[in-house]
Amino acid sequence: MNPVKALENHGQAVWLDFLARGFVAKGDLKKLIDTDGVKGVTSNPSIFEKAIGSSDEYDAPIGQALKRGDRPVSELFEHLAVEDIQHAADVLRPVYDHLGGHDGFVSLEVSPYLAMDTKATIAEAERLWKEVDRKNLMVKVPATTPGLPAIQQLIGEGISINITLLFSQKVYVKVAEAYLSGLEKYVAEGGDPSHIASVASFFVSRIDTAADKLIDEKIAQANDPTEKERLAGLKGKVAVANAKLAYQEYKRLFSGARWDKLAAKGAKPQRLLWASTGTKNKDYSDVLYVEELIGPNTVNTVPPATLDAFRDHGKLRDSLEENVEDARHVLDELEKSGISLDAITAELVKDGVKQFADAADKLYGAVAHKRATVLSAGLDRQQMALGSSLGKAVEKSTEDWRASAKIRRLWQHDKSVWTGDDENKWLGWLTSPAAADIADYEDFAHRVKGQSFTDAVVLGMGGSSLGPEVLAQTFPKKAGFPKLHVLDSTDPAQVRTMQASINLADTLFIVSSKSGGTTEPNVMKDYFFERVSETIGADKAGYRFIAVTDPGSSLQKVAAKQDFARTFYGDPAIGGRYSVLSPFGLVPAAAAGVDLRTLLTHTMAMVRSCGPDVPPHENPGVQLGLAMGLAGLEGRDKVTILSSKKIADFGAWAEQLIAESTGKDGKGLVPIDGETLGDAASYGNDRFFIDIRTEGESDAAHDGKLAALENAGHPVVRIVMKSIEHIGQEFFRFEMAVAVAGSVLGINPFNQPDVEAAKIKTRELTAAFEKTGSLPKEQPVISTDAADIYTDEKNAAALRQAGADGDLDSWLKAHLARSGADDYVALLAYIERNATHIDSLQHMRLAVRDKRHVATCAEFGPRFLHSTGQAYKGGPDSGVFLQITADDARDLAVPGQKASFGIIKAAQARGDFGVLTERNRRALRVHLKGDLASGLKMLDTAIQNALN
Ligand SMILES: O=P(O)(O)OC[C@H]1O[C@](O)(CO)[C@@H](O)[C@@H]1O
Ligand SMILES: O=C[C@H](O)[C@H](O)COP(=O)(O)O
Repeated sequence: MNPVKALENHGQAVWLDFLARGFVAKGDLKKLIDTDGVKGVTSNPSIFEKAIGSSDEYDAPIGQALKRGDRPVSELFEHLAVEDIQHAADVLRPVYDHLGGHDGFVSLEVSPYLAMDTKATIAEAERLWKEVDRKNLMVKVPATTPGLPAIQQLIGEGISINITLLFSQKVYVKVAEAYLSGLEKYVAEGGDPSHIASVASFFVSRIDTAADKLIDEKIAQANDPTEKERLAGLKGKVAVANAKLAYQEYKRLFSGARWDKLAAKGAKPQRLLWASTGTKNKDYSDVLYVEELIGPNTVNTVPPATLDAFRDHGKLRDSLEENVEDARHVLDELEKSGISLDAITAELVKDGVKQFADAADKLYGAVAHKRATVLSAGLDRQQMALGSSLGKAVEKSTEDWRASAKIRRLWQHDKSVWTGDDENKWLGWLTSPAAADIADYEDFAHRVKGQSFTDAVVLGMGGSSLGPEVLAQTFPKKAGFPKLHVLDSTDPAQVRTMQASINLADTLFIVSSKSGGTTEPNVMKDYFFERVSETIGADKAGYRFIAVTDPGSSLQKVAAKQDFARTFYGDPAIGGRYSVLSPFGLVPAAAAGVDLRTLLTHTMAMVRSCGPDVPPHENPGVQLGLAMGLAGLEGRDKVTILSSKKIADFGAWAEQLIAESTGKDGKGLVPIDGETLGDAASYGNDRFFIDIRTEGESDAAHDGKLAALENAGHPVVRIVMKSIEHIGQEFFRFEMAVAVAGSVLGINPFNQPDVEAAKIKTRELTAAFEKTGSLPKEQPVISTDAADIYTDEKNAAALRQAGADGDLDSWLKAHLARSGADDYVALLAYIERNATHIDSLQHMRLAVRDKRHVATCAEFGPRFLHSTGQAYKGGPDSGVFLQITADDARDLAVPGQKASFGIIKAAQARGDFGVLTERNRRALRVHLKGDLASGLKMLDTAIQNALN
């Protein structure tokens, strides 16, 4: 008789420790059932990893599953696994029926990631039990300390459990106890236990592998040949001895009054199952762990190779109860040799959890890769050319992140991923796209459309304005919906320009502020509320306003008082710069008629790609973040963003995210936005380039330069968006990347400690103005007809020493000459942000870049205060700042207060400058007098002179 089949004559069931889709589908499992009498199947994460990761037989099923809808990688895997397990269970069902439910089981393991979490293990086991929905299923739960109560609970719920990762006799007793108490509870509640089955998977070969290693070490240390021989005699014996003694415990535990009571109700004993019975040491018989453990009421689950070997040359005998005393002796001898079996088994549990988690990482990586391939038409592409040193660093960190489960911990809100400060309180952005109430936004959009507004204006700063601005600039105006504008300035001219470009009677104002306490949105609201009141009547003005704010803010109260048409609430667990995929970005988008259902559907694909179940090497957000963070640590801290025409404004949003999140504690990344691409010679070795465009946009000259940069050894990341509707994917990718980069840099990416300092100074200045009617006097270092120059004493002394004297050119020359390798020069202009002024600043900055080979920033105040301002003050001390202020041709009053827009802007510039100099930054302020256009021209000439 076939030796495998003959095992049943000894009361032992053979199960197969293997599963794969084709194997079941092609009838191979059925064959083994018929010819070998196989009575069950076990799976584990390594088995699925081999099946799915190393073959293409799951490609088509993955494709089919995704056709029915994208889903997280873990769900995708589970879908495949559940199908496989159901197929196997169906093939085994006749065995189960034939044996009256005593055998014919198939086992599916809960995620190894949950091995230390009782609650999560219970929840997952319950879910799998329901999903597989087969009587002959066993859910595998590990015999870890947190696993034990889960086992008891699940048995008590009538779920059949296979206890895995069981190595020690002592733990086995606890496992049996959990089973018995679970059954007792089930029976006490009136349940019929006859349908509950359980096996305790006692691992065998891994014990020998671990014990033999320690025995070999002892042999090497021993001098006495008889001692060496005694030790050698223990090799390959410990695992079987341990298993034999466990069986003796089984006999004790499943007999006697307690058990008889349960048995009388129809309960089945929890059989011992010999697991890990494939021989690992080639010196041992390939059927060792089958031949030595044959006995009644047991199971042996064997890998295919062991099954074949036993069929070929296995010898049968009732071995399990043979020489039990010898088994005890082997373990005594081991203990006497100074080797603790308890220590070995404790280590094996830990190691077993890790091995299965490693396998799951590989498995999820493989599934993630296949998912991304199937979805490639809908997922933005990211390609990184990092060069060898940064590339290696990223590879190493990728493995560190995987091994320490950081992406899962990040999603679990574990603040130790960062500095352990309060990062856990700021992670609402992870789930905000999924939580968006699309129907409500659609209803809102419908109402906006119904009111035939011509314009919609967002009044907000930083996170409350930059996301909406990207949307306003990226999406063309939608017929029937208002044109979306954003106002984020206190510059009087800019406020006037906005007023002139809209139709006050038909404009919807979206007042956006998370805190509600930010000066700019409040004064902008006061101004336009008054204008609208004048235009359509004070009683109706409120209906033209909506608020977007966090619950409980002062803006919420004002909105209620002034009868705003609606207030949308933000999530206080999301910081401003992370809020674009929450009401702060989505309300303006809805108002402008952007198809949010499509936008969010596309976004969710990236959210899933960056999910907790996508290991770091397949996770685009983690990859970008590691590259950015590690580049920063290597001194390539100028993240240079090159956005194509169609998404030209994206960099303005990314700037705030990167700068405000990372630039603090003297560390961080400095975003460089809007610099047109130059030749490789224009750049120092402090750059990290990110090129972002939509598919189909190409510019040969730009691409040539980019390739040259890559060839010159600069890291270049290329992101190709599928379409503008995929912008949400980039918002999320960058949010994740910056969170990851923050971890690498060792900072809290969710606070902005240095912005507050400038706000305080500004408040002091405006308070003084409200009291006295003027801002405190200040003394320029020089004054010419065209400009006054200001700085603090320290900067002035240094610049004078470097040759600054009586004219602007000399001050500029001395100041710009202070920028050296790895520095950046930032032009901070408190003037209207319009195309002409953007062009003038661009002209100046590019001249500085090309002459001094430094990175440059061209920013407008007060807008940048809520964006890059944090990094300028709190980030690395590599900035050389040229603040540009000017006389306002015409000021503009703010209703209800003395300080006008012009005064507020002046106070903001001075507050900002004060903090820069307080922090010992290299800063100079040029105040242009008279006509601004001529002033800027003059400054441009002075800068060109200074550079020559
Ligand atoms: O939405 P709020 O509270 O008005 O804040 C606007 C911006 O100001 C900042 O707090 C910086 O001052 C940013 O982080 C934020 O996006
Ligand atoms: O239930 C089965 C176990 O997961 C399996 O037998 C472990 O075997 P291994 O030690 O060969 O990995």
